Amino acid sequence: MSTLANSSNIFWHECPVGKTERHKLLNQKGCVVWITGLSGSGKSTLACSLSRELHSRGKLSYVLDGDNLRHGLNKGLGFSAEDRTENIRRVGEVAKLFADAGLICIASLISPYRKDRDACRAMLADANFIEVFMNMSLSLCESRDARGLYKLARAGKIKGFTGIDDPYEPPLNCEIEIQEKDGVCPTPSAMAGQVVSYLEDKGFLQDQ
Ligand SMILES: Nc1ncnc2c1ncn2[C@@H]1O[C@H](COP(=O)(O)OS(=O)(=O)O)[C@@H](OP(=O)(O)O)[C@H]1O
Ligand SMILES: Nc1ncnc2c1ncn2[C@@H]1O[C@H](COP(=O)(O)OP(=O)(O)O)[C@@H](O)[C@H]1O
Repeated sequence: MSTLANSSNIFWHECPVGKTERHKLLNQKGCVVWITGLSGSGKSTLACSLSRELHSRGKLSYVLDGDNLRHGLNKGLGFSAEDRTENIRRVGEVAKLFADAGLICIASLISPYRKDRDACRAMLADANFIEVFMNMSLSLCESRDARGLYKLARAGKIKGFTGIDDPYEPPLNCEIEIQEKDGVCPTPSAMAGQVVSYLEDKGFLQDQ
């Protein structure tokens, strides 16, 4: 057995079935829809609503949800800056594979650091990474507090909670921004509609 470290003596194998052929088969173009925002901003809600809408249009998508992946692929990672970076990196790599397979991959993670999201963007052709910013106020997210985590964070029982005592860096140049209007959030189906319109305009849902 070789004792060579990591990446020595490994070679890339090209498969004869290419991405273009997969796109033709599926009648869509693979991409990554990366949803970022505070806990409670509606990332999972948008991811599910978008996946449902795409399904009803005969388009194949798959949701990679931060919370869910922490039960398996990312089990054991915590919420330090280093662990979050590794969490995002792994999901970025998996999302890239799904997009290459031809799926519309919907990744839904807080992903609080700009550099980590940009690193995922850099894994793909730029146009195939669609960053969606859930631009909801902390007060709205905290008022939702679906799992009671904000309450625990405010009480100091969870340390390093994003938005409370850990940073969130909003995107500077995202493709899509979902916003409250006069303190009211768009409905899940309106949020999904905004993303579907973008995908349609950019040709991801067209027959290939
Ligand atoms: N310290 C701390 N900060 C933020 N969030 C926390 C924390 N501890 C647990 N949780 C729960 O973990 C969910 C976020 O996981 P992610 O993988 O999306 O986080 S990250 O992208 O690595 O920052 C997040 O889920 P969502 O509410 O769906 O965002 C929380 O339920
Ligand atoms: N557009 C929306 N309109 C009304 N309620 C919403 C909307 N988006 C999310 N919610 C509610 O807010 C809570 C948090 O949403 P969730 O999707 O779990 O957020 P995140 O994944 O960002 O933590 C849930 O109870 C959800 O039903």
